[in-house]
Amino acid sequence: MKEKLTVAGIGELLWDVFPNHKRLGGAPANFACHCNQLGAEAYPVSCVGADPLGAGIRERLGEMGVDVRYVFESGAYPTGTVDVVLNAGKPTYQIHEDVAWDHIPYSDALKQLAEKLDAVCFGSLSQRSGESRGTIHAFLQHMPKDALRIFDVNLRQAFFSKQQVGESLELANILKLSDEELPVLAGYFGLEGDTQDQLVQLRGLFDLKLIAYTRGPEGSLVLGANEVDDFPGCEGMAVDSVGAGDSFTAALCMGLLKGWPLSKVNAFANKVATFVCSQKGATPVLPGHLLEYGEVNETEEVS
Ligand SMILES: OC[C@H]1O[C@](O)(CO)[C@@H](O)[C@@H]1O
Repeated sequence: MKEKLTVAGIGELLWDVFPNHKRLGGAPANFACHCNQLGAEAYPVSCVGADPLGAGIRERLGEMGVDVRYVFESGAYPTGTVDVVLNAGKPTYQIHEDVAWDHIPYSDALKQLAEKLDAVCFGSLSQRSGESRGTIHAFLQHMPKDALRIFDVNLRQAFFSKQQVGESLELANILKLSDEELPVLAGYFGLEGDTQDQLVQLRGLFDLKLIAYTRGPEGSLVLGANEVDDFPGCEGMAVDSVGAGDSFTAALCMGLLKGWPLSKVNAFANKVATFVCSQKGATPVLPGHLLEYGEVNETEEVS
């Protein structure tokens, strides 16, 4: 294994604006922040405005030790913001349009980054605009064949369509989706039967290596090539579930890249996401026991 795993999250990077405060957000950026904490060289790839909110995002990422060299700046569009309201810890989002992350520019620098990646995470929201969609597709096409291309569906408001989800699934080799998202995909692609039947059909249709299906506090089902692992969930208080799914995807990605068995990857991803739910904001500092998870006896456990 390389000394440091290299990963990127490409797409929206924004401020989640709560009634009394704002926090860093955007699913792919949250993913990158968590992978960074979990030991990867992790890059958010996005665009902010040439405004104080954009400067604030770079500053916040810097404080978290995240490299901002692929956070581009737009002179023409403002930094993205999302109004978030929490109801019993569950968010609803009002996502503002035509902002800087709708205009992520493609460049040689991005091509070179893509070529050296071990994994990427992308979603559907930032593909609402043609410019960022084009950049994301080009980026994915330049990644090494065996790298992980994780599509975290992340359906938000009405910013998705069958065509876009289908194209993304064609470009991905790993899918992460939630129990709220599966029915939408089942409708799009005519999936039938129980949950596992539907996931198996989806995997076959798009030739996916692995699907992670999350059920909030009820844990998750991970369907690998020859193996299924069902984790029942962890006990924990849900203070704010914003970004929990993004942290799940980051932990999943890191576990897979380290070659852990599926059951260990699934348990780890649940523990990280449960911790994130117990804290405010999408990118809290992870405690030591999660950062060191899997270091002990790792050689014994990896088959
Ligand atoms: O990415 C869209 C929205 O989803 C989140 O990433 C949480 O998953 C928020 O931080 C953001 O506002």
